[in-house]
This record gives sequence, structure tokens and C-alpha cells, in this order.
Amino acid sequence: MHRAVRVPVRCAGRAGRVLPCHPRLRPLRQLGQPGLVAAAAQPGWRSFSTETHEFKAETKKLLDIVAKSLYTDKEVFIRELISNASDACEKLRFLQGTQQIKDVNDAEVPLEVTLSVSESDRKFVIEDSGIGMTHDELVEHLGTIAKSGSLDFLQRGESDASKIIGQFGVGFYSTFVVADKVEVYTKTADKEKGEQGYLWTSDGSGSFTVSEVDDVPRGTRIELTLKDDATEFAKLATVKKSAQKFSSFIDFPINVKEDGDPKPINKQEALWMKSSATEEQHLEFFRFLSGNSYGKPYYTLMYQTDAPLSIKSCFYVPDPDNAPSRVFTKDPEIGISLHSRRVMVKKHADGVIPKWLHWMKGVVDCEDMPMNISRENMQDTRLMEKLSMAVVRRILRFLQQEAKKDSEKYNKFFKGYSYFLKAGIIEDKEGNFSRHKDDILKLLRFECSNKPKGELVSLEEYMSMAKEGQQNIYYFCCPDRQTALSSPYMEQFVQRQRNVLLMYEDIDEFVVNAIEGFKDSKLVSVDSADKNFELDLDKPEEDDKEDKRELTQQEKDEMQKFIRDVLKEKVQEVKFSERLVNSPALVTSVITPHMRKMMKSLMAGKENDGLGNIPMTLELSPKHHIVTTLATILASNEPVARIAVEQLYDNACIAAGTLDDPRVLMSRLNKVLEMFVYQGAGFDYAKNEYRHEIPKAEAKEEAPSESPKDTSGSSGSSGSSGKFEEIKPGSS
Ligand SMILES: Nc1ncnc2c1ncn2[C@@H]1O[C@H](COP(=O)(O)OP(=O)(O)OP(=O)(O)O)[C@@H](O)[C@H]1O
Repeated sequence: MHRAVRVPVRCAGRAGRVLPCHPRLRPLRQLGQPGLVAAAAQPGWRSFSTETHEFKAETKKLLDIVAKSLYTDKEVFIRELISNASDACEKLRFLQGTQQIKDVNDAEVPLEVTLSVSESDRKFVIEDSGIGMTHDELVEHLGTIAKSGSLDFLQRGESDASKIIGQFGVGFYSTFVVADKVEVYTKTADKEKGEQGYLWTSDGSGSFTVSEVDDVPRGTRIELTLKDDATEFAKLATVKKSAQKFSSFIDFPINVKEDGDPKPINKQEALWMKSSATEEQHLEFFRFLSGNSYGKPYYTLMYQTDAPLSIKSCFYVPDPDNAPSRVFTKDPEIGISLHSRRVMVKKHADGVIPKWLHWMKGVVDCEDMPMNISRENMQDTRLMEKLSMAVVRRILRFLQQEAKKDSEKYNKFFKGYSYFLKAGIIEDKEGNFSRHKDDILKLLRFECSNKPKGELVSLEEYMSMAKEGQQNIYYFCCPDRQTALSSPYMEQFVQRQRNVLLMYEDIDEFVVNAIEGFKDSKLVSVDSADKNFELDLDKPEEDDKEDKRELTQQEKDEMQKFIRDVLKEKVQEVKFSERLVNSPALVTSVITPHMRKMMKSLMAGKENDGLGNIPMTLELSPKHHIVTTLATILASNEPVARIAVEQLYDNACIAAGTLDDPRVLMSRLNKVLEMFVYQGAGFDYAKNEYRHEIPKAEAKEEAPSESPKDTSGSSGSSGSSGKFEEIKPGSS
């Protein structure tokens, strides 16, 4: 990537240019760097050696999109540059404060940011006295894409600049929306790393150059030569207005040069340090933190306390309609920064804010926090944990209060962020001894079988609605409400109007597995093999009234034996169960069918998914007419009984949702269909012949002959004399 070439660089101080604070490009003989080669002197030019670097492939792609974009919200580049300049000042203040930089270049220069313009030169200039960059940092930081969001976006093949810039921002590269030439002069603050200044320059096409430059002050100075359609940013009034908009909360003086004089334009407010703030101030601060010029906070929380730590903080929940997609949130950046007495300690406060709350925006300022916190230091780790505990608990309790205040508003919040709260239960168990479990559980909402579609209840509400004596919380993980309510697993619950929580998200099954229960109640899945359904509490009367034939013990024994013989290793146990009302059978196992299905899809493609070792039980209703009738034909019509048993089992698997591909049933289903049609045509299975004369119109030529011909071989023309060949399972 890095090659040395001979490129004449136009001297930065050429006549006619109004560029204050000129750095000097360094004459070749002063350059000691290997790989830099002399260029021939030309009139009007001074010869300097310059390295040319290619942008990384993805940066090129991004630049191409950005440079050609007709993005209308052009002023965002000012926000990005002010934000970078302020970050650079933050970094220096932090590294100096923590003694990580001992000897600072230009130590007397205060930390500040200054913007200036030159209409005649079509120039926009921003300079800061922050951390600056060394040669290698310059090449690395301005040659690659730092923002993971925009990188993901590119990898997904997106090419709509407005979407990328609007959603993720493109940081420094947004300069190419307005400029056809960008020059960056920079010098590191750390004397130990050197005192050499550099010039980075690019027109945003495929490459950039880097040269050594003399007399660059500490920090970074970015000069944009504006495109024809962006000359408004060379006007003082425009720049001043934009800069004011984006700099209210920056903790360093932001100046705009008027007639050569820097004039401060920001108040340097730390909103989180105030005891209260207006809605307007929150709106502005939220937008500042989000790096957006639109949107408003859905919830706002200011939290200040002196115990157990001295905390001043401010949190925002962004609109749930724009909640981050969990699919593209691989390693999300925490949206809350950590400060200590206004000084930023960490831009993304991981360690304090758990990943599952990454979507919140805000600031936590903790006086007790040392600037140079280290994860290796036990004392610091404990302090961070303590801070985290206090802050997260406060956020969760705040959300609980909001839910009580306005449940409709809360339910909308929950729809947007439910996945992250549920992931919180799992992550909190793994990394935090489930300390926040009870508080998060209070925030969960589900549909339930006793309330109309779309209405959500909390676990507390569920318990308050429970029948007297009910100890368990019943739930059912299923794809949707309709599937749930028509499932055989729900029959008893529906019949008894016993309320069941309906859980539609895949993560729910893992959540209930991560917790034992809620308060004193155990969570029991209606499709589990669990016996403890407490259904006797409200046994429906009609159960006893109905005069249904029930199998004798002998019939039950014969049937169990027959079924085990037919289904072999598919089932480990066949038993008779009271839990069914309208369906003849269902399957259960130690893991719920829904869990089995999810494990199967997780293990898809693996030779042994391990599920074969988890035995299934077939539970039969001893009163169901299919079962009682089946018992009577086990001996007399074994072929039909076999097909019926196989179909009974497969139907139970379909109801459980564990049958992956129904196509495997096709041959048997055709056989069942055939039998059904024969029956309709008057075929008597017991006698294996037609029961009555087939009406002429139906009997003639094709009518019965069409279907029986494959199995009976008869033409069907003689109707009553037709014989039905023995049915062998799967023989069609
Ligand atoms: N004024 C500056 N001073 C020092 N370094 C800078 C300056 N501007 C940019 N950089 C360096 O260039 C990098 C890339 O900047 P860019 O704006 O593209 O992304 P970013 O600022 O890292 O992203 P984010 O805005 O999400 O923090 C920065 O991380 C920083 O290291």
C-alpha cells in the first residue's frame, strides 16, 4: 500500500492564499525517513517528498458513495468535525490527567477549537489543540473506516449515501460531501512520540498523500476546499449558525474567527451536572449525544445521588420505532459515556452499562471514579461494578415507574426493546449473578390466553388474575396466537379458562430456562411433560357428566404394546393421559417440543444433533373416540390400525411443531385419502368388499375404478363384487 513516489507538492504558503498559522512543508534534505525520494525542483513549486497511499477497499467504496452523493443535509460535516475536534481535546485532557502523556508539545496552548472561513478561497477551516496524530496514526485513522455501523452497511451492499450518513454518520469522510480537496495538518501532543508535523491530503478519489511539514502547532487543522455547490460553508454566518447548533454541550471553548478574532460561541454546559433541565435542553442534548439533528427522547431520566457513590447522570431512551435491529448488532457500542467531574473517562461506558442496554443514550458522571480506571485493578473493577449496579437498577426502576404511569406508552417501548430486555435476563445471569433478574422480569410483557389479542400483561398481573390456589405461571412458546390456541397442549387450559402466557419470540424459551420462576411461582410450560398442572383446582363439571366410553385396562395394555411395536424407537413411552380434551394424542419429552425444534434448527447440518437421544412420550386420550375405536380393530384389521397409529403419532408431532418437513407424510396421507374415498364409495373394510350396490352414475366406468384400480386391480364396473386388497403401510 505504501510506496514512495516523486510528487511535487504545491507550497502551502503560495501568494494569494489567506491561510493563517501556516505550517511549512519540509525541504527534502531535512527528511530522514527511509523511502522518501527527492523530486526535482520546478519554478513556482518547492520540491518535497510525499508518500502516496491507497485507501483501503471499503474506504474507497464509502468515499465513492459519499463524494457522488447528493445528500441534502450537508452541514453534518461540521457536526462530525467539531465532534472529532472535541474528542481530540478530551483525549489529551484525559491522557494528561492520567499521566499517560507527561511531556506535552506546545504545553502553553489551551485546549480549544477554532473555525474560520475564506469566501474568496472557498475555504472552510477547523483547528483544534487536541491530541493530534503521529505519521502512523494519520495513515491508519484517516485511511480506514472507523465506524462499525457504516462498515456493516457497506458489507450488506448498501449504496444509498443518505441512508449511511443519516443512520451511522461517516465521520471524517463526510468532508467529501462538500469538499473536492481536504488537507489535514497535524502534530501529536505527545513529545515522546515526536514533534514532527504532517500534511495529509486527498481529493477523495482513490488515494491520499502524506508529507512531513514544519511549524505545525499541536493538534489538528483541517482545510476544506469547497465544491461549487457547497460554497455557503465559506460564509461566516452559515458556519457560525451550524457550529452553534452542534457545540452547545461541548466542554471546550469553540470559537469562530470574525475578522481574524476568535469569538467563543458555546456555553460549555454539562447538562447532567444540573439539578434539572427543560424539555428543550433535553431535546438538544439527546440530539447531540445521538449525533443527529432529528428525533426526540421517548423517555428521559435525570438521576443524581450521593450514596453509595456520588453520581450525576442523564439518560434517554430513543424512539422505540427506531430501536436497533438485533440482527446487525454484533458488538454494539454502548451509547452512554462515563465522566468524572465533567471530564470524559470513557466514551462508551462498557463495564458500567451492560450490552443489553447499549441502545440507551446518556452520560454518567461519578466523582469517585479515578480518571485512569483499569480493568486489571481490583479496586477499580469493584468501583465500576458498584456504579453499574446503582445506575442499572435506577434505570430499571425508572422504567417500572413509567409502565405504571402510562401502560400504553410503556407497551410501545416494550415492543421496540423487548428482545434486549430478555437478552438482559440471560446476560445478567451469565455475568452478574442474576442481580437484576427480578427488576427486568417486572418489565416483561406477554399476551395471554384469557385476554384479547394484542393486550399485554406483566407477570405480576398474570399472578393477580390466577385462580385461587394456583402456584404456577403457565406459559406456551409458540409462533403465534392462533397456533397456540388451537394446540392440543392448550385444550385443558382453554376448557378451564386457565390463563396461559403466550410467548412468541424465540428468545423466550431461553429466558424461561434462565430463571426458575417469578417471586414464589414456578414457570411451567403447557407442552412440558410436567405433571404439576394443578388442573384439579378447577376441574370442569362436564368432564364427569359426559358419558364417554373409556378403555379397559386390558385394552390399554394391548394398545400400548401394539403402538410400541409399530413406532419402535420413535417413542420411549406410550401412556394414557387426562390432559387432552378434543385431540386423541400429543407428544412430550424432557425438553419442550418448542425447545426441541429450536435445538434442531441450531444444530441443522450437524450429523448428530443429539436429539435422537432425548426420548419422546406419546400421550393418548383414553376417552377419545379415535383411540377407543382404534382399540377395537387392533386384531381385526391390523393394516388399518398400523396406518392409524403412524398417522396419530405424526399428527401429534405436527401439533408439537417438531415435524420439519410434512412431505415425508405424503405417501401415507395418500393412502389415508384413498381409504377415505373408498369408504365414500361404499367399501366395507371389515368385509373387505363393497357394502352395497354402487349407484350406476358413480359406479360406471371410472367412478370407483379410478381409485381402487391401483390396489384392487378390479375394474370397478361390477361395484358390489369389488375386493379391497390388503393395505400395506406406505404401499401406495
Ligand atoms: N481532529 C482530530 N484529532 C485527532 N484525531 C482525529 C481527529 N479527527 C479524526 N481523528 C482520528 O481519525 C479517526 C477517524 O475519525 P472518524 O470521524 O472517521 O471516526 P470516529 O470519530 O472514530 O467515529 P465516532 O464519531 O463514532 O467516534 C478518529 O477515531 C481519530 O482517531
